[in-house]
Amino acid sequence: MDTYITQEVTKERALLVGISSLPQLTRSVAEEYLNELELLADTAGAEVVSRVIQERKQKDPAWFLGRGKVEEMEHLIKGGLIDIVIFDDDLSPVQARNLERVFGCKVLDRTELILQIFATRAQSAQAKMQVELAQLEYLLPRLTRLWTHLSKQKGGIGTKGPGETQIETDRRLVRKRISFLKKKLRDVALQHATQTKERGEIPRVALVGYTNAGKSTLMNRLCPNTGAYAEDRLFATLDTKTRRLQLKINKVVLLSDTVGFIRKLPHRLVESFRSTLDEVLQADFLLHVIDSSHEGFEEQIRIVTETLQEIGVEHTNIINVFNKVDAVEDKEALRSLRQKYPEALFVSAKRGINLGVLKDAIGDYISRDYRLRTLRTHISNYKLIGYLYDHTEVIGKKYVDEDVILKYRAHYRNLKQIDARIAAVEKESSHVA
Ligand SMILES: Nc1nc2c(ncn2[C@@H]2O[C@H](COP(=O)(O)OP(=O)(O)OP(=O)(O)O)[C@@H](O)[C@H]2O)c(=O)[nH]1
Ligand SMILES: [Mg+2]
Repeated sequence: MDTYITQEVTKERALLVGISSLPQLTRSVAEEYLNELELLADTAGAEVVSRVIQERKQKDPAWFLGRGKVEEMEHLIKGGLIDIVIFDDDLSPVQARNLERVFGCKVLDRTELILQIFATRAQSAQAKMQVELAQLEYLLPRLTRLWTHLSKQKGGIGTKGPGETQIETDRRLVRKRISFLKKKLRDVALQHATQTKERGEIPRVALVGYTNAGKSTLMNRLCPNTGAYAEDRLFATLDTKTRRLQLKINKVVLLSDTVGFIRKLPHRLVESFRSTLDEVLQADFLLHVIDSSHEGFEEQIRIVTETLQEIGVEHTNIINVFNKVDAVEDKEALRSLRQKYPEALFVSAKRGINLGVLKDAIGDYISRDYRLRTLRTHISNYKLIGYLYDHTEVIGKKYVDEDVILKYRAHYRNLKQIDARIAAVEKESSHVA
């Protein structure tokens, strides 16, 4: 009985808030989004006790919701039932500050919640730095809001008043830390690039997909002894794990498990996880793992595709793997799915269904003479870009911020040499920078 009570007390009670806006964002879609937000809240350790969905065409610049709704919620919160309010959409710094003041409790938006989950789940030094960077960049424009809390607590003790000067100092410190982390992460990425290049000719395959699709389970099945962490939670995996996968005698690939994607994955987070996701860019091809038992799987496919585009990966070298077929009850739906995606594979990682077929498909892919690769580099890295144009067949080019992403084709026999040259040029240019 006692333990029961303790648990009740320690879990924060959360109220979830979403908006529906016709015609596209129907109430049932908004409900589905809140289901996912509830999973996120649960992963973060909160207990969802209530939900609010308001129909609204426009977001109020000061309150996000309508003033009447805010007052209604205020009563609910002040009734003592709610410790934290979580919005499915991003709040502006002003909206968050206003709502916190009225509600008198913590107010988070989806981005903050995801950042918090990442922060508690990060294991490696690299993942920790990546999350901290994303958090600080999120925090920077919101420092005033944080400061309101601090000044209340401190009650004006000390010589420096809680005015603009203190905020300026904080901003400077945060900026300094941001550039420190960026530099550190660049160093790690470089080291990592050199290491992966040394793996030479072995083809690389990366598992990508929506969070909870079953990537780690598949990895564990294909490469026993991996010990990849699989769980019915969102973002179980944050660090890339790479293992050798023996297909047949003389046929080996390196298989990597990666962080899952989600709807509205904060852009900053994608950016700062770039070095982890490098594994995805470096891969010869990708296995896109899809949870075919999830009702929103089509949207999940779209979101993964968009996120991949954001980090610079194109479609052509992707094999769709529909997982969890054991959990699909509607066999007719499964049949039409096979028709719609004739190239895709249908497996169950958990029950070990069709994994032989999957391995054969990987084998077929790597037997092709040419490999598709992607490389991301700074636009000023002329030497590297020129090298790729001279020695490989560049078939795609895209600009993202100050980087260029080149997609190229090369004979597999030349890959070792190309990789070594890329590593050497990258090393040279980083010394200059
Ligand atoms: N029924 C069924 N469940 C599966 C299958 N594959 C994985 N699962 C379950 O789905 C849940 C998520 O699996 P994970 O392997 O952690 O998923 P993930 O894609 O690595 O998730 P993240 O690391 O969070 O991105 C776990 O509870 C698995 O047991 C499958 O083929 N069938
Ligand atoms: Mg995982």
